[in-house]
Amino acid sequence: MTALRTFELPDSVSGTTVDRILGRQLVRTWETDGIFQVAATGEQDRTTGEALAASRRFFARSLPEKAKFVSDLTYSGYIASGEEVTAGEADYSEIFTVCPDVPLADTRVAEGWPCHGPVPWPDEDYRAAMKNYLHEVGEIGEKLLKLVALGLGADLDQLTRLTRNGWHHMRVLRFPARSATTERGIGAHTDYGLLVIAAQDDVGGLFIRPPVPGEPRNRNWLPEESTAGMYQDEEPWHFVEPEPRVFTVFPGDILQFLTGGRLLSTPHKVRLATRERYTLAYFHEPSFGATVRPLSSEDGDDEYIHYGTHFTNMFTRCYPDRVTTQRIHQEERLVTLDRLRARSLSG
Ligand SMILES: O=C(O)CCC(=O)C(=O)O
Ligand SMILES: [Fe+2]
Repeated sequence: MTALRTFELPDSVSGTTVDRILGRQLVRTWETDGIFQVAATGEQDRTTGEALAASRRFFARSLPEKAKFVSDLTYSGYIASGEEVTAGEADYSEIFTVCPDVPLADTRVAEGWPCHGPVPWPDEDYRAAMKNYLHEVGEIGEKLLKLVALGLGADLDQLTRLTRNGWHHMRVLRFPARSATTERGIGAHTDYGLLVIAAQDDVGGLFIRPPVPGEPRNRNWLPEESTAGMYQDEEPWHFVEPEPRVFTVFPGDILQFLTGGRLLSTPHKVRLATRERYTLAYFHEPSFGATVRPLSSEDGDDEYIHYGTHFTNMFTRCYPDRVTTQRIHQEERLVTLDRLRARSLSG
């Protein structure tokens, strides 16, 4: 792979021949490169700039001040550098996670659904900048899912019917400059959902692993097949050169599962640079209660992923000591999750 391919998205996707051709190109590019870029519109570029600026202002605050923005109901909020662990090793990214902002009065919060609660926003400006950004990338996500469905030979809405009320979330990241002791930003991993749509500043540090013919890949949704740390120090890794006015897009675990491994969840890792780095990693996801089955599944196949269970498993694994994880265990919220899953399977 040399330079990444960049695609322009149409204003709307309705299943025309042109849409189908574009969808096939997107799928083929993922099959060979594991990633492509989408050109940002003027509005998307402006919104990205505002979200990155709000992020810089927030991360510039003192550590004790930032550390207040944590919740024991939701994984939304602040994660200090060194707090997150990938494959047993600390990551040096500093993060503000934005999960769906579910008000306390919502029945799902009252019923103790794991991971549900209000985002502990640092302030109104930050909230507005992130909500605007989430709206823009959310629209890109929906268009891409329709195009990819067409590209895979499925119906236009076969993927987007999973994302009604999608559990979309985002990691707003800052990476410190590298030090004499470490270059580790984030260890090799895959992300959990359908699409990873990311924007980065001009510093650089992201590497992705393209598909390698014949190379075994784990199924990250299975407890015994974590992708964390896999192939960390083995080539090939492709440096994602920062480019202005683009989003980078690759598949997450759920798309690998849905396509029976035709599309692979793209492994990636971050190396610290000589300067600090700011990025926005957005995850376009099924709804929390969705039961996902392979596109080719036939009656009688019982393979499925309950997305809310997958999300909760991944976050409790990533943050074993966080107050959110402690509360899930103390209040036996996994039992509530079992009930939800059973209900979703019988319904
Ligand atoms: O900073 C980046 O470019 C990627 C971050 C990432 O992989 C993540 O937050 O999951
Ligand atoms: Fe990631």
